Amino acid sequence: MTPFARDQWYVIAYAHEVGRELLARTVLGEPIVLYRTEDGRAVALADRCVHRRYPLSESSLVGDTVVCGYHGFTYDTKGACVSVPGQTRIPRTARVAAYPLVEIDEFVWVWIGDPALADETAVPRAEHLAAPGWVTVKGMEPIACDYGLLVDNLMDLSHETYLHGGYIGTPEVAETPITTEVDAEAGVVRVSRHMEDAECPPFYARSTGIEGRIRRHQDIEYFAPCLYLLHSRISPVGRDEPVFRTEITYAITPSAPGHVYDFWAVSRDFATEDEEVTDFLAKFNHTVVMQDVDALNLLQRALDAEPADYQELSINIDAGGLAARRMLAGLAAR
Ligand SMILES: NC(=O)c1ccc[n+]([C@@H]2O[C@H](COP(=O)([O-])OP(=O)(O)OC[C@H]3O[C@@H](n4cnc5c(N)ncnc54)[C@H](O)[C@@H]3O)[C@@H](O)[C@H]2O)c1
Ligand SMILES: O=C(O)c1ccc(O)c(O)c1
Ligand code: FES
Ligand SMILES: [Fe+2]
Repeated sequence: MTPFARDQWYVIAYAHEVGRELLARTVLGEPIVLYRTEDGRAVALADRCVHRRYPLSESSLVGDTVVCGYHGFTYDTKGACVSVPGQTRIPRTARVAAYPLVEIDEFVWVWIGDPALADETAVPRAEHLAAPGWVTVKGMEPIACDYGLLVDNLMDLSHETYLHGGYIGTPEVAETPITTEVDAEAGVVRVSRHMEDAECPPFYARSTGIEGRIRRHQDIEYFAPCLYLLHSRISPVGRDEPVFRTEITYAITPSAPGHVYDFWAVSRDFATEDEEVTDFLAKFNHTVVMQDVDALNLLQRALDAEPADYQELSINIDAGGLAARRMLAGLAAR
């Protein structure tokens, strides 16, 4: 199993998912309940009542407090218990953890680890998700696999040719070598694949309107452990203009051992008023994501049926994934 890296920021939800209904998510094995205060601030508390461990997400939101659905212990936004039934004295230890939280770029990030170490300026950015001039389609799929399998999947896009043929894959993706760069200090792995003359897959033909072959550059930046950006640049072969810029964002959030949240988004700064393109990308990318979800669910079941000491065989295409695994192992060991 890929080890969990604590003392890190993780995406727990999209901003639009957090409102006046209690939302339950589990991150690195920690059950968390999310809600928004009456004045709009997002709050993340441990999702287990201190009394008998009832899930607070099955409780009521009253004003800015959560009233446990079992016996009524009441918690404020800092997780402190402000009322218990049948007595006025509130035990000193009656509190649940409140998670450091940052809401930025339409993502809600929580800090998993020692709250004293949470540095809000260390949250990696995905500005295109909320920047003017960009339009985004997005979603989230839970997958029943080790989160390392999703990291591998995204760091090695050669699988597009085989798993996503007729969608985003073409022969050139698997054929073209990659370059890999590791910035250990910043905690970033970069993988680039620059195709100078490639078939245009339906994902780009139908969104950009290009009819012939394309220059297609894939520049990946993985901000370990959670944020993955694919800067995709497309132009017709033989012309340097226009360059169609698509930013493909994934947040890879380990939920529990063998479970991961796959947050996905596709942002573009062209044809932004064209709702047909927006609908097309939303549906088409969902299909692409489900191809990965099905493959990773299947892969995990295959791995579960094997002895743990299987020696994998790696080749050049795996350089990015292997670098990412080393970085995750380093973060987890710290
Ligand atoms: N590691 C790399 O090789 C690499 C290369 C480019 C960008 N990046 C990263 O991507 C991010 C986005 O950068 P930006 O928005 O400033 O860059 P941008 O939108 O100006 O794109 C620059 C890149 O787009 C590609 N490109 C340029 N003309 C093209 C064309 N006609 N057809 C297809 N592709 C073309 C090239 O790879 C170029 O390096 C940055 O964070 C940067 O660090 C990394
Ligand atoms: O390689 C790409 O262009 C591409 C497009 C859409 C995706 O969802 C993706 O994972 C990759
Ligand atoms: S379990 Fe929550 S009040 Fe008893
Ligand atoms: Fe994929």
